[in-house]
Amino acid sequence: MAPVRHPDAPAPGELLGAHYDQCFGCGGSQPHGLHLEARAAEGVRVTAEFTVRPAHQGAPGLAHGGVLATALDETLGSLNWLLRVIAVTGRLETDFVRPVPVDSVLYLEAEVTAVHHRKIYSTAIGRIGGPEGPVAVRADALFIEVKVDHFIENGRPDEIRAVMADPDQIKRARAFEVNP
Ligand SMILES: CCCCCCCC/C=C\CCCCCCCC(=O)SCCNC(=O)CCNC(=O)[C@H](O)C(C)(C)COP(=O)(O)OP(=O)(O)OC[C@H]1O[C@@H](n2cnc3c(N)ncnc32)[C@H](O)[C@@H]1OP(=O)(O)O
Repeated sequence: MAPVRHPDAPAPGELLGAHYDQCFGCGGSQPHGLHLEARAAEGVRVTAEFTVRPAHQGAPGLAHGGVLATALDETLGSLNWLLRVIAVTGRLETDFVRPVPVDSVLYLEAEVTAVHHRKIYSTAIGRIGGPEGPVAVRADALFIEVKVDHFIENGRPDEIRAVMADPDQIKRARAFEVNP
């Protein structure tokens, strides 16, 4: 089935914000994290930007492929916020098309292409040198819808307690990507 944008999804252009401040992909409290910022776009699409830092190197002066895969995974994961579905990555297939130097900005675009029961199919592309620049990375992903219990049953109790103790109800809800 074609994906359906949730009626309460953030408006196109709106920043989605971090879903969890300790998230390696988007959290503000991870010093070496990607600090990726995703924005809602039209339909079930997002755009995102990630600046490659020296802490993200694999080879001298070049981004590590696993870090680039993380940027793709995070961008693709943020799409589920537009569906208002809690989902985790089941499969992520990545093409590394050209090397990405330190200090470059990776301009990402992602969209959900189909939904089948709990399965959410999506695709992403990352460019360097500008939003219209050459393609550096691509990915196709399958996310699987889960219940909030997935995190409660599998997460470490200390971190779960810390999130639940946060007086900010929106932050608490977003850590589990639950519709507040
Ligand atoms: C205090 C702490 C607070 C923390 C809060 C954090 C909350 C974060 C909130 C939200 C995240 C948003 C973050 C976005 C960015 C990051 C995204 C990530 O990196 S997520 C992490 C990496 N991923 C995993 O850790 C999944 C590990 N895997 C699993 O847990 C299971 O395998 C799971 C849930 C994916 C599926 O297990 P089943 O038992 O529920 O379901 P089955 O029956 O196996 O699969 C359902 C359907 O999906 C297909 N499927 C499953 N895995 C597949 C695969 N790898 N390839 C192809 N198909 C697959 C199956 O064939 C089946 O299909 P058929 O219904 O039969 O048609």
